Amino acid sequence: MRIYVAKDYHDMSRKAANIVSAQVIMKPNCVLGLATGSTPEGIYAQLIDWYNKGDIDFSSVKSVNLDEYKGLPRESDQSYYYYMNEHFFKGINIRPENTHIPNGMEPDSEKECARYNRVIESVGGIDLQILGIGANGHIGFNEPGEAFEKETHCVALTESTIEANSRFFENRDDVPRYAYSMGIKSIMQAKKILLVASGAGKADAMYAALCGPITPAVPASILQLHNDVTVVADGAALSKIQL
Ligand SMILES: N[C@@H]1[C@@H](O)[C@H](O)[C@@H](COP(=O)(O)O)O[C@@H]1O
Repeated sequence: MRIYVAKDYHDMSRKAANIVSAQVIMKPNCVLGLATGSTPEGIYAQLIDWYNKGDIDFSSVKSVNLDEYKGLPRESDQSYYYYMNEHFFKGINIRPENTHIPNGMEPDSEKECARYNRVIESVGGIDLQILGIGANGHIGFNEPGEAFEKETHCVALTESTIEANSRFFENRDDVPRYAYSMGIKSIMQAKKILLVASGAGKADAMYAALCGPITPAVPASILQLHNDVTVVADGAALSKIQL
């Protein structure tokens, strides 16, 4: 595991965007595993900037997203479908048919999870997976639990995640209670993983994930078993870790 300490959020975003950019340059038809949340917004903004300068081409790139709220229509400004278009896809030349996100409006969880598993398989696996981390150690929407969920599954969001994500919604009651999430096995099968984190609010989660026991109680701790993880985080997020 390589850990890069960034000066601040902007520096973290640039360093992480450089890693994504290198992946796309070295393998123009790569599969990117994409994440949402506020942390990767700066990475996407930087990549759009480099795309506009002609430095990077996404025309052959494919993407699979980690997760989506269940029950939110695509047009909702809180759906991850909306987020990805707003923060990334509309600013670059990725082909819409090459982008994949779980369908939050499919009420039949079994059907949607099976479909998304087939999508992940059909793109041929993930070359580089971008991950944020929840304050409770979740990755994607793999919430702390008693076992690692292997494949795409429907998750009952924990109270702490509902609380953390309520900042994006008008009312706490508007936060969906369920989500579809890529499973731990699919994430762990990515060839490379790029974990990004910023701010003191992530310090405990980062310590538990990178230095604590490997346990489904801290889903991100499984990353200790992956052989190609790069962490880019600011000093505040890494403050509990002795480097
Ligand atoms: N499902 C997402 C995660 O993929 C994300 O990593 C996490 C942290 O979000 P943020 O970067 O906004 O702190 O929250 C959400 O619940």
